[in-house]
Amino acid sequence: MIKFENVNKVWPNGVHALKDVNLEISEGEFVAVIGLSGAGKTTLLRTINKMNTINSGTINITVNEKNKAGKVEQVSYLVNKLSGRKLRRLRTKIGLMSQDYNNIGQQTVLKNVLNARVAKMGFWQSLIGWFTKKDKIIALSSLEKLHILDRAYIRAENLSGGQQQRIALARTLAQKPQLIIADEPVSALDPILANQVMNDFKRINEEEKIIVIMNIHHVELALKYATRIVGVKAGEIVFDGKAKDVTPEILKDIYGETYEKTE
Ligand SMILES: Nc1ncnc2c1ncn2[C@@H]1O[C@H](COP(=O)(O)OP(=O)(O)OP(=O)(O)O)[C@@H](O)[C@H]1O
Repeated sequence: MIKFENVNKVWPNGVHALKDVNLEISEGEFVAVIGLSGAGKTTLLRTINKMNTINSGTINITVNEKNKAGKVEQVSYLVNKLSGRKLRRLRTKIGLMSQDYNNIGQQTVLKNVLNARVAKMGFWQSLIGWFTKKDKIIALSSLEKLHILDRAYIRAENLSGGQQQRIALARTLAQKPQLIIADEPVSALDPILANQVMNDFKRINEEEKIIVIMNIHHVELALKYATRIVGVKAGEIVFDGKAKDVTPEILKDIYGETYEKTE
C-alpha cells in the first residue's frame, strides 16, 4: 500500500511540481497517471522510491517482508525519512521501468534478466557473478511469464523493440518486486507492440498481484488496461477514479479544452 499525504515538491528553480498531493494505492491496483507534459507525472512517480525528495507531507509504503523467524509480516516505510540501508532495502521491492529498455545488447536475454538478481547477492557472489540455481529458476520463470522463454539464449540486441521491453519487464519481475513504477514504458513502441506490452503489464498485475503505477501519454491505452486513472494538472490531482468512469469532460478537464482523441 502506498499513501501520499499532503505531499509538496518545489524544485530549486521555484517550480511547484506537486501541490498537496493525497493519494492512496492498494494492493493489486493498476494505476495510470495521465496529464499534459510538465504536469508533474514523473516527479510524482519518482518520489515513491525517493529518487525525488519532497518538501513537505509524507509518503508511506507498506510491504510484505519475512521476519527473522521466516514469517511474512507487513512493514511500513516512511519514504521521505529513509536513507542508507533502509532505503536500499525498500528499493529492492520496487521495480522500475522506463521507455529505455536498459538491456545489454551483447548479453543473452537470460543474462539480462539474471542481472536483476545481483541486488540480492552477497558481495563476493556479485563480484564473481555467480548465480545460484534459485536465481536461474526465477529468471527463467520470469521469461516464461512474459512468453519469451524460447529467446533465452539469443543476444538481446537481436530482438525487436516490443521484445526488448518484455526483457526489461522480465528483469523487473525477476527482482520479485511488490510494486512496479513505469515511466512511459510504451512511448517508444508502435501501437501494436504498445498494446502487447500493456497487456503484459496487465497480466503481471493480475497474476502476480503486483501494484503497477504507470505514467502514460496514450490515453486510449491507459483507459483500456489500467483499472484506475489519476489525472494530474499543474502538480495537482484533478481526477482520481475508475478507468471506466472517465468521460470526455474529465479528459478535457485534465488536458484542457483542446483535448481530442489521440488514437
Ligand atoms: N530536475 C528538475 N529541476 C527543475 N524543475 C524540474 C525538474 N524536473 C522537472 N521539473 C519541472 O517540474 C514540472 C513537472 O515535471 P515532470 O517531469 O514531473 O512532468 P511530466 O508530467 O512527467 O512531463 P512529461 O510528460 O513531459 O514527462 C515541470 O514544470 C518541469 O519543468
